[in-house]
Amino acid sequence: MTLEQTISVIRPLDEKSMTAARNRFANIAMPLGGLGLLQDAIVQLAGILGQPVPDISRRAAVVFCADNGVVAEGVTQCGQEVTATVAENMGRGESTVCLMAKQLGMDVFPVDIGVAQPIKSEKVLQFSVRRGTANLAHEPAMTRKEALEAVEIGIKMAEMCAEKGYSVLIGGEMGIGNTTTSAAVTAALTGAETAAVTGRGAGLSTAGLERKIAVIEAALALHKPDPNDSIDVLHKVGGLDIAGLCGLYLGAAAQRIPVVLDGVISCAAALLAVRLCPQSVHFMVAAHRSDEPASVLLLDALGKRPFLTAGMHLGEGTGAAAGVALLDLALASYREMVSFADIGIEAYQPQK
Ligand SMILES: Cc1cc2ncn([C@H]3O[C@H](COP(=O)(O)O)[C@@H](O)[C@H]3O)c2cc1C
Ligand SMILES: O=C(O)c1cccnc1
Repeated sequence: MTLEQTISVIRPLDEKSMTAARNRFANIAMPLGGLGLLQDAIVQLAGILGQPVPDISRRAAVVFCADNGVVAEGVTQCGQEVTATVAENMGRGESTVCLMAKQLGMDVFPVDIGVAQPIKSEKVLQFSVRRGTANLAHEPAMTRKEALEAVEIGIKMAEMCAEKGYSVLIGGEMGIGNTTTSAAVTAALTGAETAAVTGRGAGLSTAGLERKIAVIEAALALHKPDPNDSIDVLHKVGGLDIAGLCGLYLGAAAQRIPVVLDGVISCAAALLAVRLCPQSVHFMVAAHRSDEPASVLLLDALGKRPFLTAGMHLGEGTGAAAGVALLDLALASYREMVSFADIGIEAYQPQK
């Protein structure tokens, strides 16, 4: 489906299944609301999947790999050739998220949506829009048409996952320089000060961080992205990986598949998606709060409270994978716990 068609088919969550899930929680033998935010997430999953006891056993990670021309400005600790190396590593199932996914019985689909170098791995899906973006310090990162194309590749990935029968998705990314593009997107969408949303990414020096902030500030002043137009923001100061994630989230909402959010790159993409289609926010489960400074602001803008704050700042979908592991634990108890009636106790009411 096109972006427009995708947005037009996104519907609200199933209230009946959510009410059934809340009632079930009220009757199982545990302290009221004892599973906290995990309990809220289970109710949300019930509403998305239309199942009072949601089944998220069929899971996949879609990891968008792309390069960013802005790396030429010295805003990263390592060179852009690392993107291709890690993407190929992902094809072999050996990157961090792949190893976590193995534990979770989760399939991983790495996607080349715009890596600068040709990828030497048949396991990496080939959907390259262009071989890396332009340097946003001097010109728009990509054309509006390319941004739209990348969003629609993300939508296509969600459709592919729906056809394969997955019941939960995580989005991930690999792209040196993408904490720069994410910070730029965050500042553009929220109006926040650049310095407040820019961090060290994969390990930038203090001098490098100052340079990164200056580069983003100058790019925002040069391009003046329109905060009310996600595609304008994406093509001027975003990246192909962010565009793919944005499409994946919208596509998943259209297919009624829950998506578990990852760190700042993922959350920036999620905010772009929500600005395009406010209903899509209900299909997003916030898993963790990344240590990158933009994280708090993005989660607030999404109206989400993540259930995991572990100081992670890795990307690839790793925070989301950790979130799925916690959801598995919570779901195991929700599914199998005895009720108050089973053990002869009256269900209690909240204390006034
Ligand atoms: C070996 C390696 C593996 C990674 N896996 C994820 N990232 C993470 O770090 C990058 C973002 O940080 P920055 O904006 O500073 O480049 C992204 O590729 C992200 O996925 C990695 C980074 C490196 C170096
Ligand atoms: O928050 C993230 O996803 C993140 C942070 C640092 C580096 N890569 C990713």
